[in-house]
Amino acid sequence: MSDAPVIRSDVPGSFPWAVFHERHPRLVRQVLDALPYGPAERAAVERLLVESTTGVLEPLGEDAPDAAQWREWGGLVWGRPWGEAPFLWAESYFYRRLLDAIGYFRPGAWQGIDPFAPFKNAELAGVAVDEELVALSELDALPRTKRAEALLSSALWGNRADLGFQITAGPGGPASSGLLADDSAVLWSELDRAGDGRVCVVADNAGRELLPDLVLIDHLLTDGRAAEVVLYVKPQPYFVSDATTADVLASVDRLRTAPSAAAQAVGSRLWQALNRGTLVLRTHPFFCAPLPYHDLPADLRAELAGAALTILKGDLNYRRLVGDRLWPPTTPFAETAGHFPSAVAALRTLKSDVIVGLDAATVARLDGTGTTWRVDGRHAVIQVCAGS
Ligand SMILES: O=P(O)(O)OC[C@H]1O[C@](O)(CO)[C@@H](O)[C@@H]1O
Repeated sequence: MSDAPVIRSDVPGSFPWAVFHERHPRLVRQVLDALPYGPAERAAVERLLVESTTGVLEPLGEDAPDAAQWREWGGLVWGRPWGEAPFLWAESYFYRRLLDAIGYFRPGAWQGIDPFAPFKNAELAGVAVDEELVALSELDALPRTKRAEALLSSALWGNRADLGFQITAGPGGPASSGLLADDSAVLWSELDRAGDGRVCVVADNAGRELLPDLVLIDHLLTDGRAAEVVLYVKPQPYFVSDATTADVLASVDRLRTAPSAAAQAVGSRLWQALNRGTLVLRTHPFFCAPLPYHDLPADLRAELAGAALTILKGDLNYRRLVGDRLWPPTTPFAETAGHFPSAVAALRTLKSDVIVGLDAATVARLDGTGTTWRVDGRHAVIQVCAGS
């Protein structure tokens, strides 16, 4: 086990502290403004905000379907201040409790209603999406390698379009300033080496991230880089804009009805791929678990082990892959990701303190800028741990 410190949210002024004390209060206001929840839901959400900033961790009620599971996942944290739990654990539990507060799992009018749907829907309906989809037609003119690079790049930078991040960074976030690690050549050679195997994609955000992910998936299938793609989504609303099955369906529909023939063609091919089973949608409760991928349950581990390559999208998946710790940033990526059951590629823009696999000169340069480069979304990595 590593002795790199586990990140916690109890250091005032730190990024994780700001997530609980600045980002979550804004998020809660937006959720309560977006849907007409009644007094009981509103009061429960306000209580959660107080508990998660100044109180101690209370378990789920016994009537919750996953109460026993969470008790076990919590171990010794119950009754401790939220900030003393690992940041990854506490953030995940915050989203679970938010669903509890708004009645997502309770029989009643709000059961199954995604509290983040108004934000996701608005993003998907936006004109910016139309413009991005129109630009797809330009890709057909590019040579194969350039087209593949462009699709990978838009799936990568699509990760900036995360609604939770935008709550503090503003729409679109700051301008990007580049890749800090680029193993894309290894990614393509892993795919070519595997021939026509199965590629797993663990999705992150819906909307403007999922759309380029789906276009990349279409490319993998149509260009002979994968015989089958399994797209993993969250079983329930999570971290604001994380994609669920409903979000995939909305995105495929957005493509099929887009004002761009190229986008419509992608949408139709994806629909047919779903029909034929060359594109498979799957989920698992572990995708909303507060644990790192080191602790994958046996069934999901076995499923992923059959992949030629697994592509993990986004910041949270990165934290779960390498471990949510303050690693020395020059720690080799393979040292932290080698436990994964298949070859694995992380496509991630940096939105939290965790980072590995950088060279010392890059770290010194970034630290010398005096900016919040680890969390401001301006930088990205494509890191690959190849199969043996
Ligand atoms: O959508 P992504 O890329 O997983 O990012 C979500 C990130 O947002 C945060 O909740 C706050 O930045 C991080 O803790 C988390 O890793």
